[in-house]
Amino acid sequence: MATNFKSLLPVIDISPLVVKCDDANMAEDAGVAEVVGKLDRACRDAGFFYVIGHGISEDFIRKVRVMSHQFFELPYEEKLKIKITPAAGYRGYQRIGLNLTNGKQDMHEAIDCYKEFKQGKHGDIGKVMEGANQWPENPQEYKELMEEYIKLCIDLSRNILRGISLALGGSPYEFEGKMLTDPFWIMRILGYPGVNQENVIGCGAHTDYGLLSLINQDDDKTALQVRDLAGDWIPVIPIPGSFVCNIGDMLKILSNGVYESTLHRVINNSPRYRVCVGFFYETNFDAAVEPLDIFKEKYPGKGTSQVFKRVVYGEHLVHKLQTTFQNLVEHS
Ligand SMILES: N=C(N)NCCCC[C@H](N)C(=O)O
Ligand SMILES: O=C(O)CCC(=O)C(=O)O
Ligand SMILES: [Fe+2]
Repeated sequence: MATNFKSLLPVIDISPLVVKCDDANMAEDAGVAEVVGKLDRACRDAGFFYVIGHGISEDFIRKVRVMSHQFFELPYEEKLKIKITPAAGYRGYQRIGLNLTNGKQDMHEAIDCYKEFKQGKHGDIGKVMEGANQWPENPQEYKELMEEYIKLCIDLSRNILRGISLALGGSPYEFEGKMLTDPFWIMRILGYPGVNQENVIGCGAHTDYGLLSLINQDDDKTALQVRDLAGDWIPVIPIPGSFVCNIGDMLKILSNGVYESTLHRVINNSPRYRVCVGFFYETNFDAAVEPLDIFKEKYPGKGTSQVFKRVVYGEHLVHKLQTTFQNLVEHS
């Protein structure tokens, strides 16, 4: 469980890691070593941190949110043209309240996207996720922009994970070449209406499912909250140009529980509409995830207090989807 990290989450300038990301000897660089130390602290204490110096331009990150605002401003009927359905592999637009977290309706609307894959590729488990991402005609160029964004997020996630692999005491590549030969990804384009009441839950308390999440949030309202050990909810105040980065369930397991997938939730108490684009970097869909031997040896203590069953990532995801979209399944 996350320790008490109090008020502000760590801010990590990862530029040395970005510069050296393709150098197998990156760990020998003093700048990289410093970043790795900070990643280790942040992943143990909070499971959440801000990333700056990541190399993606602030203008581009902002444009992704601006265009997403434009989509959500369209009339409801227009948005419904790309409606989410089980037949579309749970891809597309979902109205406010469709998404359930802990059995309760969330006050957000969203476009959900997943990495596309060929029919049959992931057998019976993957069947329900087969389908093509649905993009609106408006705003024009949105699809193109977001596909470019996905590419940049994939590269950035891989590079941060190299740093995290070092931070856990391994080589930069403990995850690559095994469960990351064909990494899955998720993108959620989220819109939270402005409210005039206090404490309307935009997204209920949850952990993320995969390895690493990159959150691109509006920088003029604070809504994301992270739970600390004491049970207090810590607001994640936006830092323009940064990503908020957090650990998912699969990385918690792989690290033998050394790193935490921390509970978080969203409450938009602002009267203004909030947009957030979440990118989730995951293992291979079929990966059977369990603590890596190297980390079990390095951190045996953790393993005895927490025993991790092997989890197939795709099964974990599909199970989450089916509880999240219970209404969709029942009414289809
Ligand atoms: N892909 C990710 N991480 N999505 C997180 C969504 C969390 C809310 C969802 N209704 C749930 O209950 O899990
Ligand atoms: O809106 C946010 O800031 C975070 C959303 C989130 O936690 C998620 O989609 O998993
Ligand atoms: Fe989340």
